[in-house]
This record gives sequence, structure tokens and C-alpha cells, in this order.
Amino acid sequence: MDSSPYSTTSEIFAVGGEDYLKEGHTPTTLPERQDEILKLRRSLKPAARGAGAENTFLSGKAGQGKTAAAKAELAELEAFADAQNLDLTTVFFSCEGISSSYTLACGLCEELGTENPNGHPMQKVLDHLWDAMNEIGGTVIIVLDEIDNLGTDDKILYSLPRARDKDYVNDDVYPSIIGISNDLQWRDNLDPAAKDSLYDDSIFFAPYDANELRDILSRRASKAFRDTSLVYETPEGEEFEINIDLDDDDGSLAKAFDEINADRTDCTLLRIDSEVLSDDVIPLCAAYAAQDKGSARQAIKYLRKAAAIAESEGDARVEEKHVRTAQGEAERELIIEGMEQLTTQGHLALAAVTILELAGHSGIRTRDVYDVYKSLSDHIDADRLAQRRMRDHLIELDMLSIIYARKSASGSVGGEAYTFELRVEPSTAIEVLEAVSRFDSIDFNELAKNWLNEQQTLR
Ligand SMILES: Nc1ncnc2c1ncn2[C@@H]1O[C@H](COP(=O)(O)OP(=O)(O)OP(=O)(O)O)[C@@H](O)[C@H]1O
Repeated sequence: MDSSPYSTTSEIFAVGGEDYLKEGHTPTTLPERQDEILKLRRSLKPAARGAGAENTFLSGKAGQGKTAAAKAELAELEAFADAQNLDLTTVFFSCEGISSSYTLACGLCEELGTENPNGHPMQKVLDHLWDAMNEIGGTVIIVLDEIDNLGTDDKILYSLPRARDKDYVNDDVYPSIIGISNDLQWRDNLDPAAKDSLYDDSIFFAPYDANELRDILSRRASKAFRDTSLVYETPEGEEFEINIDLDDDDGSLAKAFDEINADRTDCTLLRIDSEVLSDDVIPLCAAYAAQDKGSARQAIKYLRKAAAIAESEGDARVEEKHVRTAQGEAERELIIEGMEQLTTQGHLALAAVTILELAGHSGIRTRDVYDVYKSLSDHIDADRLAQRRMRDHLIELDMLSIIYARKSASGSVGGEAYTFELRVEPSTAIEVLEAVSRFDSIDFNELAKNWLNEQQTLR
């Protein structure tokens, strides 16, 4: 068994620590979001008094802790409701893949513990939903994560918050919605009536800066890694160290503060001391993520990947070089994801550039891409766009960081001239394109060879 590449132990990760760097882990406190959480608390307070919470909209880009903040604060409210015997129900519902009020209403019925009324007319489905709420009674807070998936089909967003006023539900039922969205424009495009009824309060989550990301990563790292502790300072200037032992507790920092009788909100995180992370690892992960989108998810991903790379290379410490490799890999994954989501025309433009690169062509111009694009679009029987419109797709590929589009110095009459270059290896682009069913019959190497032969014949 000694020769196995697998091991039951790790020199880097604490036992059970890796979970703290995974998406599934929900933090109980988010000090960087104290202001946003206080605003949310204000919206939820009426629920603690047995009435309805305010309808609230949480917005901000991906990875800003909107979902985590909502979960943490609702858990707090639920604990209070339990202790006070309040009639309160919270439902957390992800709208991923849900593009209509109808599907959402069906999903909510199921979530509220009744049968899914799928197949019935919309009115019947809504009646089902009101019945389900009447059955439950009391305050019902429905959190709709990724609410923008609904697009403009906002019927339910109009009806649900008004269900009480309109007597759809009994007098003892107080429904409200907390909507969460990454799409800052979505709300503006809603019907004004739905917009008005949905949002009493709106809370914006601005991107994290490098210091905030460093603190978030440090807290996660103190649980995820071996021999890693946090050093805090009290308002009186006294330093103290916190060691989380996952064998002994649930990884919550609150317990550690309780034990030394300190109020966490008064203390400042000074640094992290670690035997397995070199000093620059966390600042570098934080800086990379802050430069890009300021996303905590992205920062955590860099740290997780860097540690996994160090581990797989047999290193006992995570170093700057591992973070750099992790960042490169993560960026490549993002590019691949962007490629997969392109339209057919985007795929055609990408395929044309790929074939030219495969043939060793450098300084690829729009005209060259268009020649290959034309034969490819005929080959897969797709609409053939005019050269200018195809160029727009190339520029979009540049905006998605899939290719580089450089304005060429030569310029041209009647518009700007560009040269194009892939940002990934041609083999990576081919792998993505070959998985697109319309491109099944395309042999990229063969086409590249043909193109090369043609050029040689023309010379
Ligand atoms: N202040 C924070 N402290 C600790 N972890 C955080 C913090 N903010 C975000 N995270 C973590 O970052 C990841 C992304 O956060 P979250 O899912 O809440 O983002 P979001 O704003 O809802 O974005 P999305 O809409 O893309 O899900 C999660 O793993 C979350 O636990």
C-alpha cells in the first residue's frame, strides 16, 4: 500500500479542515458585512415581533457574501423564534434554472411541504401556494436566491408580497420575500408594480477590498490548515492567539472568544501565524481576487487550489509559487467556462481563430478569420454573417478574455484593423469545441493542414 499516490493524512490540511475552504461551508459571522447585516436585521425585526418582515432586495456582484449573510442572519432569527416559541418559517430557495413564476410557485409549494401542483393552470398553482401558507400560518420568510433567473416573468413577485393585503392568505399569515441577485440591472427592468411591492428595503454589497479578503481568508485558513492560528488585539492593545481545534469544537471562532471573555466585535485581527502557509500566501490570494472582482469565493478558491497543488507536489508548506500556479489554473478554467457558454456564432469565430493558430499563422487578421469562418459555417450549416458582424463576435471573445484582439498599427480605410490571438492553447479550445454537438464533424487538424496547403499553393 506504500506505493499508493493516496494518503489518509495531510501535512498541510487539518483533519476535516478542507471543508472550510469549500462552497458548502457557511460562516456564522461575517464581520466584513456588519453594516449590511445590520440593515437586514432591521428588515427582519418585525418578524421577531410576530408580524411580517420587510420585503428586501440584496444585490451585488458574485461572491460578495449576500447568500452567506442572509443565511447567517436568518439562522439568528430562527434561533430567537425557537427560543420564544414564535410561529416563524423560513424557506431558502435557489432560483437557478427557474425562469418562470409558474415553476417557482410549484417549487415553493413543494418546499412548503405540499404536493407539487405542476400541470395545473397558474391560478390553481397560486391557490395551492396560498393554501400551503395558510396551513403553516404565522410569519413566512421566503429567500429567493438568484432571483434574476425569473427574467421579466414577475407575476409571483407581484402577488406574493401582496398576498396578505389581497386576502389571498389568512389574517394570521405574514409572507415576505428576500430577493438576492448578482444582476444589478434586473430589478430596474421589472414591471414598476412588482418593483414597488417587492422591495421595501434594498441592500447593496460592494466588492471586497484586499484587506477584507485577507481577513476572510485568514479566518478560513485558521480552521483549514494544520498549525495555524489567528492573532487578535483587544481595544486595550493586548494581543492574544486563537487556535481552533476541530477535534474539540465545531470550528466556530465565537467559542474561542467566549472562553477568554472577549467581545469579538471590539477586537482586531492582526495576523495569522502558520507553520504551513508562507507569509505571502494569503496576501497574494487576496490581492489577485481584489484586482479581479473582489469576490470572496474567488479568493477562497485560489487558497484551496494553491494548498492542493502544494500537497500534490509533496511540499510541506504552501508558497507563493503555488498561488501563482493556482491563479493561472483558475483563470484557464474561467476561460473554458466562457468558451462553453458561447453562441454558435461565437463558437464559429473561435473555431476559425483556432484553426489559423493550429496552422501556425501569426498576426491573424479579420480577413483571414473570415475566410475560415465562411467555410466552417457552410460546413455546419449555420447562418453566415457579414465580415463586420463576425468581427463583432471576435471583439466579444476578447472582452470575455478568450482571445486577444489587438488594434494593428497599420490601420485601414473604413474601420480599425485588428490582429487576433488565442489566450489558451489551441488544444484547449478544440477540446471545448469538440464537445459542442454542431462541431462533431469538424476535424480541426485536417482543416488547419488544408489551410496551410492552400496558402502554399497561392504563393
Ligand atoms: N465575509 C465573509 N466571511 C467569510 N466567508 C465569506 C464572506 N463573504 C463571502 N464568503 C464566502 O464566499 C463564498 C461566496 O459567498 P456567497 O455565496 O454568500 O456570495 P454571493 O454574494 O451570494 O454570490 P453568488 O450570488 O455568486 O452566490 C461563500 O463560500 C461564502 O461563505
